[in-house]
Amino acid sequence: MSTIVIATKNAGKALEYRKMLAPHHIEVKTLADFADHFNINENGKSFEENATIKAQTVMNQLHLPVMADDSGLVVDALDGRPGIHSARYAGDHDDDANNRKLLAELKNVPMEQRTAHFHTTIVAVQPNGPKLVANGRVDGHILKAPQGENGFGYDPLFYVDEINKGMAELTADEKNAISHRGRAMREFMNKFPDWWQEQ
Ligand SMILES: O=c1nc[nH]c2c1ncn2[C@H]1C[C@H](O)[C@@H](COP(=O)(O)OP(=O)(O)OP(=O)(O)O)O1
Ligand SMILES: [Mg+2]
Repeated sequence: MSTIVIATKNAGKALEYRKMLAPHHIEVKTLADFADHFNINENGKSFEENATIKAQTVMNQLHLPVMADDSGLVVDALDGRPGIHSARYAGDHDDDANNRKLLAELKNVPMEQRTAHFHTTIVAVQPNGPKLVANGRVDGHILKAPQGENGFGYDPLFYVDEINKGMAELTADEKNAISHRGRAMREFMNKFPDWWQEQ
């Protein structure tokens, strides 16, 4: 069985990846499974640069195949913000503060102008092989008040256009079926067998 390390400190993401990778017989480890301290400096200018920084930093330390995910919320009325800065938009990984700031910034913006999408770039690297890149997005609108209890991050404020439901109203399987991360993951899995052979 292949083992891959997911370079994430986000428990919500880790859970979604574990669920998606389980049927593929790939063992998943995350940073929490190692005693090491990982000093990851997410100072890239794009989702791909940041995902590469995360994956590369951890691979250099562990010498194992590593995948990482950089993701965020891109809001059209805010010229694409918070984008790659989504985790530190208001507070540092403070989901409630981030969601409050989003509502405040969109206070007078009518529903038809509240279009947005979630984006994920997955990057996987291995000690002696090429880099694998996969992307996914899901389109929607920013709600005027939180809706639903599931998921994490900005999910309570995101309305998924194609299924007419709030992201936080979905079960884990329903979210993975339509989400930015689920879509990136399916592209990743299509490329995975060839990439794994090349190590
Ligand atoms: O499905 C999602 N549903 C809701 N919100 C989401 C989602 N996916 C990303 N997000 C938000 C959370 C965080 O504010 C930012 C990701 O930032 P990002 O740096 O990629 O992740 P992170 O710092 O939480 O964990 P890590 O870098 O260790 O993987 O976008
Ligand atoms: Mg991060």
